[in-house]
Amino acid sequence: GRAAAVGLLLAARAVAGLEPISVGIAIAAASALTGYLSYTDLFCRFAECCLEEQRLNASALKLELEEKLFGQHLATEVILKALTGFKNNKNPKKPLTLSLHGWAGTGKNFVSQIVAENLHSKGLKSNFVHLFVSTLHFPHEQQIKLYQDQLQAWIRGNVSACASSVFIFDEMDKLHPGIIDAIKPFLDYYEQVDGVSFRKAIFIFLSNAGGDLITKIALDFWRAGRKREDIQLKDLEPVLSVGVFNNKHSGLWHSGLIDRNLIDYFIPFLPLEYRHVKMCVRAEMRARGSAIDEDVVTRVAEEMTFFPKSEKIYSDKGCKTVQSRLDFH
Ligand SMILES: Nc1ncnc2c1ncn2[C@@H]1O[C@H](COP(=O)(O)OP(=O)(O)OP(=O)(O)O)[C@@H](O)[C@H]1O
Repeated sequence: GRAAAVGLLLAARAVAGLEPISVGIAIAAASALTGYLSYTDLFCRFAECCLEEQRLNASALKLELEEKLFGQHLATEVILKALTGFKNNKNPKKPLTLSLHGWAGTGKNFVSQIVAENLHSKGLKSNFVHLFVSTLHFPHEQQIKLYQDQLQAWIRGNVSACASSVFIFDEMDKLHPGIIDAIKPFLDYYEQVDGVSFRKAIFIFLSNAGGDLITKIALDFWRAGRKREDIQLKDLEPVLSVGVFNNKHSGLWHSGLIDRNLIDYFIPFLPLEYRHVKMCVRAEMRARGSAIDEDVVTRVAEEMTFFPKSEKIYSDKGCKTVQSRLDFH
């Protein structure tokens, strides 16, 4: 009892001081003393561990997406399929690469966060999840060479420390093709690159590329009186392939990622309607612990701007400004 408590205290102090050796000793001591927790169990309770063989809880992910992600039946379906397939495969031939496309504020970052949390419980705060934002991390065109070297070293270092590392690239359409070139070798079907295998890593690319085309198709459905939920992947694929995949101005095309088949799944995000914005407002109220006031919900949703001019169906910014708007009500 007491000795174990001292051991635990020591372990906690060592972890706080970030001294790996004393953490190890203290935890080994604590686990020997307590006798019922394994070293790994205890260690991983204090320090984050990369659990490579950890299975994905597919039903939990499904539930979370269905509950929290509004109006994105296609994204939900494809993400579930991609992740369960990949995580169930003991021997993937290449890392998983997902490319998320859609209008602003439709949930691309939001989904990436959910996916990250389901793979490493600390989500974006995990040491094994890395988020890059083009304009933030790679702002200067003159520095591309430096960024390339740093990024490659960073990816290599992190994947050798944790094979199931997750890398998210936001604003992919603003990413210099040179940077995409730098990550390309990691996405390919190599057994190893410089002694490191990248086959268990996951790369997620976010972009607005194709958002206008996805919106057009959704609008065509709406105008034809068809249900949004009836839109299928095959309705979007041909249009996206012309607009994004064969668009010579798009960074994705320039980099040859597409014609080399390095992207496993293209995931479309549909523009959000008035009713989805309302759902976002309610979700935000719930998250803040306040009671749902339908008058406020309506007022916040009505403050948003909708397009196209004639029908005003889709929110310009998706659910993006909902949180800050709610502060004013
Ligand atoms: N489909 C959705 N379901 C539930 N919440 C959403 C959805 N879309 C957006 N939100 C809410 O709005 C916020 C902003 O969305 P998010 O950052 O995911 O947009 P995005 O698609 O990445 O936009 P951008 O292309 O501008 O980066 C999210 O944090 C989330 O709270």
